Amino acid sequence: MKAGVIGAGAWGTALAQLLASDDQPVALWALEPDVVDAINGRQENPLYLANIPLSASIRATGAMTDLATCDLLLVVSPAQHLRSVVAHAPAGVPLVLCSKGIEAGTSLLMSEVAQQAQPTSPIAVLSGPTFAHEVAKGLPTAITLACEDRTLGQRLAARIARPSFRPYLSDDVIGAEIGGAVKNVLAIACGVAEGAGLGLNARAALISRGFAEMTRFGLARGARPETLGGLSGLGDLVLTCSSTNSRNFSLGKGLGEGASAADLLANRRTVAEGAFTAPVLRDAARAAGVEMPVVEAVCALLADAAPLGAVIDALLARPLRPE
Ligand SMILES: NC(=O)c1ccc[n+]([C@@H]2O[C@H](COP(=O)([O-])OP(=O)(O)OC[C@H]3O[C@@H](n4cnc5c(N)ncnc54)[C@H](O)[C@@H]3O)[C@@H](O)[C@H]2O)c1
Ligand SMILES: O=P(O)(O)OC[C@H](O)CO
Repeated sequence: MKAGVIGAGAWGTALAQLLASDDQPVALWALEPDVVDAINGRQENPLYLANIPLSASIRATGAMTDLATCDLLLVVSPAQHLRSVVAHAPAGVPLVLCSKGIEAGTSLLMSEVAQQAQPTSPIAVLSGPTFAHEVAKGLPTAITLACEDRTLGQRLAARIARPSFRPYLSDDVIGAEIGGAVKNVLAIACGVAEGAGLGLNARAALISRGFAEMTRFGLARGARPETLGGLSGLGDLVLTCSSTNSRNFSLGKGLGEGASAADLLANRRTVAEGAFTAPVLRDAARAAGVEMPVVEAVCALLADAAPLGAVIDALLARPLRPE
């Protein structure tokens, strides 16, 4: 029984380390040959998960065919690349999707993209408040594991759980995905508030009103309220909106300090998913008739379409309404 992980960024590497914590073999597919060499030669991934000594039972590879003997595949690429990596994965093996986002051009959630790319592979989603460095260090973490097939979900949960890593089962795949995708955009908004010195009241208001937006959009897409209020929704929203450890929050902080989105996004190695999700989410929400003013504001800032002061004033000047 060998688990495979597709994508050796921070989160894929941390998940490989988690699965290898009992010395089980783990195959880790990496895009960059340098990353393959560093993991196999020195048991480290300085490019994406620095200062974490990795287990010797992780074997990195640049060849997707090396995953053919795996009985479980965790997919951990950036959301916009999930379709292409899943298309090259071995067919028929359960896929646990760990990427957070909505596909540009199609507005599809990751489970919908994966089903198109690998129609014979069973699908689950793993999403929640999980900074990669903390999981790699074995710090306590709880997460949602969503799978429509409850028997498979239980099998996957048992396989992934560790003493400090606790999956909670759900059958609401769409709800788990929407929470993870939307919170990244809201984290940018909270980072803006931090960078612009708007204070902690403003942050709490953004988290709370942002959660209302997440809930409206989620319900319109068939998510269940308890999923949105759980680890993969509210839990991840609170984590990501509270710390510069979040790439999305940090991106927003830069915007709030006055940097342009184009400068902040140029030549990035690591992914801030909210920047890609925001315009797709805005368009999907408009098409569904769902109001998402905080998401709209983030889109305006990401497009460098309006000055920060004007965007904040417009949010505050919205008509008064019942909560
Ligand atoms: N880092 C975290 O703490 C964390 C936690 C939970 C979920 N996630 C999610 O996991 C996903 C991956 O994020 P990460 O933090 O591991 O990445 P990262 O920012 O650490 O690294 C970027 C990744 O993108 C890959 N990449 C770049 N171009 C590519 C291409 N053309 N095709 C395929 N892959 C390409 C790189 O190889 C690398 O693995 C994201 O959707 C993110 O939201 C991250
Ligand atoms: O660094 P971020 O903003 O991509 O957040 C990482 C994880 O999604 C937190 O759960």
